[in-house]
Amino acid sequence: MASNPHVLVISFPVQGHINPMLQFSKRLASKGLMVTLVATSTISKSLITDNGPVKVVSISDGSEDSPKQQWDSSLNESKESSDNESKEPLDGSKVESNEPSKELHGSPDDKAKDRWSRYQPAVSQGLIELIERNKDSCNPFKVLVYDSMMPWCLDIAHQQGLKGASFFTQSCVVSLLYHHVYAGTMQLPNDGSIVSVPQLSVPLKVRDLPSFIYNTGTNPAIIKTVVDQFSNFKEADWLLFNTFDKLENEVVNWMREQWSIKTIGPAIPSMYTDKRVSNDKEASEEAKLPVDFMSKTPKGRCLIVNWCSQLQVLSHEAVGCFMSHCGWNSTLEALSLGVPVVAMPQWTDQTTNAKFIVDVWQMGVRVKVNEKEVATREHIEACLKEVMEGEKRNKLQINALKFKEFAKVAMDEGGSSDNNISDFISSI
Ligand SMILES: O=c1ccn([C@@H]2O[C@H](COP(=O)(O)OP(=O)(O)O[C@H]3O[C@H](CO)[C@@H](O)[C@H](O)[C@H]3O)[C@@H](O)[C@H]2O)c(=O)[nH]1
Repeated sequence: MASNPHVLVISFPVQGHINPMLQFSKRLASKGLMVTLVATSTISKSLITDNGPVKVVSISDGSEDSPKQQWDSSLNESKESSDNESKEPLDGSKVESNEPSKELHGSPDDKAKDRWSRYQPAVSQGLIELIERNKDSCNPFKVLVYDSMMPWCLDIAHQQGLKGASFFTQSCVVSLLYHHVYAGTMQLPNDGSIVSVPQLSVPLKVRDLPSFIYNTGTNPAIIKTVVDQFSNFKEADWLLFNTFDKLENEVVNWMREQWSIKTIGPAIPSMYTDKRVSNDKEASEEAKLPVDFMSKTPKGRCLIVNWCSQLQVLSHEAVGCFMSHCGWNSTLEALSLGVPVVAMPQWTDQTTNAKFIVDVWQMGVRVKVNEKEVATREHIEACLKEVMEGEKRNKLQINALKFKEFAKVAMDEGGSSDNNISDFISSI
């Protein structure tokens, strides 16, 4: 009897990518597939070992001599420098800035570049060895599901005789915008007015775009990574997006006419949506806070924990709103659990996610920043009051609950994402 197809999954080594790819792996396993998740050495120690039917194998990423969590710290350093950098949009137009330009010494981007230059060869070699070793097993890998930010994995898959599925961990809207940058079809207005994106009816200002598009400054390595997602995407056998149809209908429909995309989300543990995957409760991360954050925070007025399951907190009935940086997973989690958001985006796709939370899905408010781009305590307080006590609260709550229902239906039997996952499996 033929055994169930064996799928190999590899994610970019940061939490916001690992979580959805692990959840997708569990979903595939619940539908009978054999799934192996690759944990590269930087992240393998922080990944919980019991992932149910998903087998986790570790390969080297060339970081063994470097401190743990190098990717996260590298990205954080790059974020800090990006907060201070000069603004020069990818298309060559100008965006005005009030900030003085800073001369940067030993740019964090160099560190990211250096780490990335070691990462790719080491992971490529490890991946090839893993696939080759597995060829002699009773159930060799048939498909490599790889993070869209590592498009070079597709060449490895095809050279090794596997099919390749590119997994996008960000929204379809954000991916569409990066695709425009890749294809050279995005013009940024010089005066900060509306950006023309024919596929979107919602008007986007320059600052609603992912920050990497209008704020290129010192992160060329990271910017190259997000834009290069599209370097070979048409050669992938599948394009999987962690979103669901009703959330991004307009852009999903447009993309579907151009490319063979499959929406498979929200990729969060089943117990928070359709409850059909057993023992699927936990995702994991060590939260990081500034060193003096605890001592500066008044006692008895809040609870600070090193780490908690964000999903467990969000699903608690006492939670009235979620103040979030608007990472795509956090956005999907808030939507899927029906919790209104106080959006405080920092960089990357978070700015666009915040725009959609506030103006399209209308289930949150956004903290204003002052002329120095700082969110003040007064603005934060005003937003919290607006969501918790204001006239808007009912409307935000109703919209949030509407998307909670949509997310559940999408993942439940016969829902759009569930059907797409089944189609993916049957086409392997
Ligand atoms: O104490 C914690 C902290 C985090 N989480 C989880 O960790 C994940 C965080 O993901 P996300 O909200 O997407 O944030 P980032 O980790 O910052 O994600 C990165 O990757 C995302 C996907 O590409 C992008 O959307 C973000 O902008 C980028 O910062 C979520 O599943 C959270 O539930 C916890 O469970 N507990």
